Amino acid sequence: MSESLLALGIAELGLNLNDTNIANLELFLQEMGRWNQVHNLTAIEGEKDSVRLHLIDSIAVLPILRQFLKDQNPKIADLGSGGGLPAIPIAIVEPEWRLTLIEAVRKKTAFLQHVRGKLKLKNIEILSERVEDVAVQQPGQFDAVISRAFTNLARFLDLSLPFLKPDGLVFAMKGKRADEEMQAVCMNDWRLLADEPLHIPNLSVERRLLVLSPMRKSPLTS
Ligand SMILES: C[S@@+](CC[C@H](N)C(=O)[O-])C[C@H]1O[C@@H](n2cnc3c(N)ncnc32)[C@H](O)[C@@H]1O
Repeated sequence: MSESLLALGIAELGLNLNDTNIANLELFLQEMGRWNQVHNLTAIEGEKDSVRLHLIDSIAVLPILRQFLKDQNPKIADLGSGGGLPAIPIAIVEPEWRLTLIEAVRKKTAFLQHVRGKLKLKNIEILSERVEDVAVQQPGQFDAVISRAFTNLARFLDLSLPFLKPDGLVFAMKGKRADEEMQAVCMNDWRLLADEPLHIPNLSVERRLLVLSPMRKSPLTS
């Protein structure tokens, strides 16, 4: 069931995944399901919904990330990773990319460490800390910052800025409230490079990926 759904979603997204990618995505889902029963990692129950909403949602951003990230091995921070979305699926499909997962809740980072070991993911770093604290420790080191269901757009942009290299980008995974949230962003400070609709196979919920770059440099790197 899960395999065919996953294959269906992937085929429609036009991503070229190999057998190892698919096996690891399946394994990640399985582990998430197992831990969810005990620790309530995510709010969404049921295999069908988790395939669609969590995993496919997370890899649907890949074609746009590939288009905008020029570095062969970009360093990307995922703020408020929770159970590893979108960072783990991205790290599985793009083993040359370096993902830093920042999550304050320890039971969630314990799960992420478990997944890292189980899937032998060498390209992820897991920080069990608050985003605000990591920003001070690692300023200006990331090609991109991404998040899913983390916070509102204006706050996400404020929190992302210190992480970015001078030409760094922010990728905000948003739903239908994106327009409302955009109103609260000072567009003197940010340039909207793209606002891409994401088609999630078999799911009618609106999803969008906003790509933004800062007009000013981070106060921590200037
Ligand atoms: C709604 S969950 C989303 C998780 C995941 N990105 C997803 O899409 O399933 C938001 C996560 O952000 C974490 N979080 C919120 N504020 C944070 C902060 N200041 N620093 C680190 N993590 C934070 C929470 O603990 C929670 O796991």
